[in-house]
Amino acid sequence: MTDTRGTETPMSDDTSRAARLLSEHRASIDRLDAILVYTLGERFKHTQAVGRLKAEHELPPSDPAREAQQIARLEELAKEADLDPDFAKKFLNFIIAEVIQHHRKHQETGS
Ligand SMILES: O=C(O)C(=O)C[C@]1(C(=O)O)C=C[C@@H](O)C=C1
Repeated sequence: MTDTRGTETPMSDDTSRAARLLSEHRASIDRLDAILVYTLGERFKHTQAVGRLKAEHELPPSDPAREAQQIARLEELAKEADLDPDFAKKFLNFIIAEVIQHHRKHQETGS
């Protein structure tokens, strides 16, 4: 293992156990990050289709009533999943804001 100055130091059993645990957690984090990215990619495919539909039918880019339902549902899911509901709300709002920008572009370009 390397210390804070990057010097190689011999590992105690405790340190090598910690290093193994750290690398196992990081492997899980990498797998979960990949799931998040692929899941977001799938979500954006659907929202791009929704954006085209909305542009074709001259529907408004945002639907605040639908968003309120989504936020309420996600807050409940977050509680069940031991995730901070405020964080879940901020995360969904962040994604939806991006989707609304995409919808606006569909309407500007008419496609
Ligand atoms: O469901 C819609 O109408 C969408 O445009 C999708 C979506 C979303 O990303 O979930 C985005 C904008 C709306 O305000 C509500 C929801």
